[in-house]
Amino acid sequence: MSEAEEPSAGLRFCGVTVEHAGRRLVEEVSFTAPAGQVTALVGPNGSGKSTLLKTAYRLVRPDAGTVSLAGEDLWQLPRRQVARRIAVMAQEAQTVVDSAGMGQSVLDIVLMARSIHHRGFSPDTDADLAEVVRSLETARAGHLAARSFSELSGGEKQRVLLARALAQGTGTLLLDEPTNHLDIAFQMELLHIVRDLGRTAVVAVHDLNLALTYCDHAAVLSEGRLLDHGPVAGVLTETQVRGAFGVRATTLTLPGGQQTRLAFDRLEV
Ligand SMILES: Nc1ncnc2c1ncn2[C@@H]1O[C@H](COP(=O)(O)OP(=O)(O)OP(=O)(O)O)[C@@H](O)[C@H]1O
Repeated sequence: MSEAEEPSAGLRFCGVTVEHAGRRLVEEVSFTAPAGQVTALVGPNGSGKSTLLKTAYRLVRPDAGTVSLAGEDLWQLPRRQVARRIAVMAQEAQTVVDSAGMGQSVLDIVLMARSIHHRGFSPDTDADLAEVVRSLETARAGHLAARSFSELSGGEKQRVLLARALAQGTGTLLLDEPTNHLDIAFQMELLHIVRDLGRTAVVAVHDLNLALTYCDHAAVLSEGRLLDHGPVAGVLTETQVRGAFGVRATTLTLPGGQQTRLAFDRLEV
C-alpha cells in the first residue's frame, strides 16, 4: 500500500527516527496501524519494536518524524490527553508495578488506571469501580481482585496488567510482548480478548503464528527499519521470515483455505 493511500485514522508513524549515542535505533519508519484493528509488530530481538512503541506512549521522543493518532500529533498534546487515548502494557510493567505497588491489592492497582479521568485528587466513583470490575472480568482476572499483586504468578500478573490497560478506557492499546510468562492457552486467550475489543491495538509479539491467528495487520522491523507492513498473511510470508530472521519457513494453509500458519525448518548449524 502506498503512503498516499493510507488512511489517516488509526495510529500513524511517519518517518520516525530514534537515535542514541550516534546510533539509529529506529530509522525512518512509516506505517499506519489501522483504527479498530490489531497490528502485530514483529522483528528480531533488538530490531526496535519497544523503542518504536515508546515513541507512541511518549517515553522516547523521536529525533525525526511524527506519531499521530487520528491525525493529532501525540507529541503536541498534553501528556494527560495522551493517557486518555492510549493505554500501555509495557514489557517491564510487572517489575515496575511490583516495586511501586508494595503489597497493594489487584483492585487498587487496576483502580489507579482511572485516575487520568479525575480532576485533581477527586475520589474514585462508582463508575470507576464498575469499569475496573468489568476490565478485570474481561481479562479473566476477577477472581484475583482481593489478592496482593506481588504474590501473583507471572501469568496472573499479566492478566491484571491487561485489566489495568483496559480500565484506562482508551480507544488505543499498545502491548509490548504481552504474552510473556503465559501458557499457550492464555497467550491465545489474551490476543483473542484484545481482538474482541474492536479497539486500535499494536502488539509487539515474537510468535509469528499467534500474529497470523489473531492480528489483522503486521509490520516487520529489522535493524530499526521497516521491512514491510500490511494485512498479516501478506506480510508474514516465507520470504519475509527469511529476510528478517534468517530462518527458513513453509507456509501452511489451514483447512478452509482462509488462514495460513508457518512451519519452521531446523537451523543448519
Ligand atoms: N535506553 C537505551 N539505551 C541505549 N540503547 C538502547 C536503549 N533501549 C534500547 N536500546 C537499543 O536499541 C535497539 C532496539 O531495542 P528495542 O528494545 O527497541 O528492540 P526490540 O525489538 O523491542 O527487542 P526485543 O525483541 O529483544 O525486546 C537495541 O539495539 C537496544 O540495545
